[in-house]
Amino acid sequence: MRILLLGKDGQLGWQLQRSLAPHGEVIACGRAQCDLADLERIRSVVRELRPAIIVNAAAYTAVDKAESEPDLARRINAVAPGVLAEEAARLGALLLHYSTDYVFDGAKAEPYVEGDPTAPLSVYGRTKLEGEEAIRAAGGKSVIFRTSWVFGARGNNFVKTILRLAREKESLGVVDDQIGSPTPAAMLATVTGVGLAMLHHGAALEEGESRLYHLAAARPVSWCEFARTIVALAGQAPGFDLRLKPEAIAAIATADYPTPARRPMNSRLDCRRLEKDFGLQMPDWQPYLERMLQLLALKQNGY
Ligand SMILES: NC(=O)C1=CN([C@@H]2O[C@H](COP(=O)(O)OP(=O)(O)OC[C@H]3O[C@@H](n4cnc5c(N)ncnc54)[C@H](OP(=O)(O)O)[C@@H]3O)[C@@H](O)[C@H]2O)C=CC1
Ligand SMILES: Cc1cn([C@H]2C[C@H](O)[C@@H](COP(=O)(O)OP(=O)(O)O[C@H]3O[C@@H](C)C(=O)[C@@H](O)[C@H]3O)O2)c(=O)[nH]c1=O
Ligand SMILES: [Mg+2]
Repeated sequence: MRILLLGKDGQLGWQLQRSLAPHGEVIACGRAQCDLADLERIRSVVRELRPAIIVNAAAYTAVDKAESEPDLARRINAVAPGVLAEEAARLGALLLHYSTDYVFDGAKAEPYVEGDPTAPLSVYGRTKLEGEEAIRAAGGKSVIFRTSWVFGARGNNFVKTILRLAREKESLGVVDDQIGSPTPAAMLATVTGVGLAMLHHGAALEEGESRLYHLAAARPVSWCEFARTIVALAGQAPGFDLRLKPEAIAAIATADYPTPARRPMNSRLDCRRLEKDFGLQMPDWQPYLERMLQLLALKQNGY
């Protein structure tokens, strides 16, 4: 079975290269092999390779920058996934795609379920939502996983930002009123692999069926709690040389940390649909964070 992976060099794409391998012949493309801004290129890559499965891990993920580059963000996050979905439908291939908690406005008091109304606050969130809609409109078989707050050793993310700031500064303010689940890229990739096996065997999709699943780690926290955990764990590990102590991270309000893009206050995703269909239980993110820090420490020490 041939699997076309797009976005191979991102946080998730990197992990998918590993987790998809047991499921077939993986052809992994980065920007150099397939620029998603080039719609004709997307069509020709898919038509040439004729994959049974397309996994799209590429996206425009710079949330604040997207506010000043809406056309590019839309092309990558909305138009390109639509083209991929059209090509997948032509081939009868299954498309796996990822979306975000930022499709919601965060006003709900409870975790979001898949059927909840969307209302993105940012260009990034809006274009990701348009991507979901374009995929459904193409009429082929697809699975969209909405996830949140992705981190991993490979690529850029909040953990890396906090570690950098913790080396440079003695105090830091981090928002304490936005809550969500940090989600390890490795866990997302593993669940994708399990999902692929499930869909291929027991729970196959009907012709033209599109499924939506919320997929995030267990135990939501605020960005501030997340930052304090990162600094506490890295502070105990050898080799990080942090100036910042976890107690010196101040809990601040969103209003006191102005950014170009608005973000949801509640990013919690209810993952029960996925847990039931795939027979899984979402794990805590912290052991993955510990493993990531071990890996970074080894790298820093030259291993
Ligand atoms: N990061 C997060 O916190 C979250 C991510 N998601 C979603 O999960 C998915 C994976 O995200 P993640 O791995 O974190 O993202 P990353 O930003 O780590 O990776 C995205 C990848 O897409 C590539 N890309 C960007 N533009 C293009 C283009 N024009 N053509 C080809 N490739 C391109 C990037 O390439 P390059 O390195 O060259 O720019 C990069 O390798 C995305 O759909 C994202 O929206 C959902 C929730 C949270
Ligand atoms: C670095 C920093 C951030 N913050 C705040 C800003 C913001 O509200 C929050 C998170 O910051 P970031 O900009 O790193 O996170 P952000 O880029 O918004 O992360 C999002 O990325 C996209 C791709 C997604 O899909 C989302 O699920 C989510 O992971 O922390 C502070 O309060 N203090 C700080 O020192
Ligand atoms: Mg960011």
